[in-house]
Amino acid sequence: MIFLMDLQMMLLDVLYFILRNSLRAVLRPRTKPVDGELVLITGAGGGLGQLFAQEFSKHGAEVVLWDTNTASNERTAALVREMGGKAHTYTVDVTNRQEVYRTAEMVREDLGRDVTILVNNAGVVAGKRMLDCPDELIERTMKVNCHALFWTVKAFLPQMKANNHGHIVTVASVLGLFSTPCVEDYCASKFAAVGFHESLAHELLAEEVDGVKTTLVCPYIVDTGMFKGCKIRDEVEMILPPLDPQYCVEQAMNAILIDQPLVCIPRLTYLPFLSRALLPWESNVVTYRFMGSDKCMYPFIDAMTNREAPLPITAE
Ligand SMILES: NC(=O)C1=CN([C@@H]2O[C@H](COP(=O)(O)OP(=O)(O)OC[C@H]3O[C@@H](n4cnc5c(N)ncnc54)[C@H](OP(=O)(O)O)[C@@H]3O)[C@@H](O)[C@H]2O)C=CC1
Ligand SMILES: CC1=C(/C=C/C(C)=C/C=C/C(C)=C/C=O)C(C)(C)CCC1
Repeated sequence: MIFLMDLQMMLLDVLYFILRNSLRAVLRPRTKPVDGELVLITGAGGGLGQLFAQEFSKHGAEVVLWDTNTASNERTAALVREMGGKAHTYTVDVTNRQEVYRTAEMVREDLGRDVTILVNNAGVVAGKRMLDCPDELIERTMKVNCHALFWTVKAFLPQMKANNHGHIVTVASVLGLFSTPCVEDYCASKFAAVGFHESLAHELLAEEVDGVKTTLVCPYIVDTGMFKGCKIRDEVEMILPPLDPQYCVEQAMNAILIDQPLVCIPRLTYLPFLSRALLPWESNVVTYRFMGSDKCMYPFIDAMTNREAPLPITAE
């Protein structure tokens, strides 16, 4: 009897959330205020990180900027300060867990308060065919895009849980939901990031920590230069062009401010995500071939190969 009542309740809840989320796609739900929040952004010197810092600052939040690249991190801080915002910079390699824990403690001491929103945005890609790629570059992608999520969340989640207030944002990728050829390191790390994020979100819900929210951000190609050269078939690219970084961050911010658990940007990319799950493997293969995504990374890899200096490899 109890089982049947639970089943009925669960089915009603399922219907309720389908309806609510369909309505949300049309009507704009109320956004939460983030003024006064302390937002930590990793990879804050990069294309999306810099825009996240500016957007959060526009909404009245104080930002803590982490990046390995001191110069670009300082540029982001200068932009935030020019807008009248408050920014604090730290040079941190997020793959180094001792450095992450140490700097997290330093942030707490320097600012005298806890980080309330964590945006895990730092990311890298090897940009080489797997068989030509030095093992260290593959490891680096896994460490930055996946392992670092554990270290930063372990550093900041305990206070969020203790205060029952916070938000964990993971900037993954559509390549964490479906894949393209020739970026095995990146896809593996982003699929792992999606798995990490979802498991964490379920854990918080199972423990009824309802004040700590989670948002998984999965963008398609963004024009920041990270995937410069990546190209699908012209006719398809007309309906699915690379995203403007500002548009991408605005969409991600909308999702964060309404506590949306997952956002794919643009919405059209929910389709390949669904087709991967629903269609036979071979059907997806012919679709990819038709749309030019089977070879979309070739020009990107050629461009990366022609770049002069290899990216630095950090050892822990
Ligand atoms: N651009 C795209 O097409 C897409 C990007 N994404 C994801 O969005 C996020 C941001 O990407 P985007 O802004 O384009 O990339 P960028 O390369 O412009 O920015 C990434 C930033 O992260 C920093 N970083 C790299 N490694 C570390 C590290 N170990 N510790 C701290 N900081 C580090 C980089 O520093 P440095 O300058 O020294 O390398 C850089 O400033 C990434 O997670 C990416 O995977 C998702 C979908 C599409
Ligand atoms: C696979 C696939 C596509 C191409 C996707 C591409 C090219 C994604 C690139 C994403 C990047 C570079 C993300 C970075 O994080 C289409 C044409 C959408 C539809 C068919 C399936």
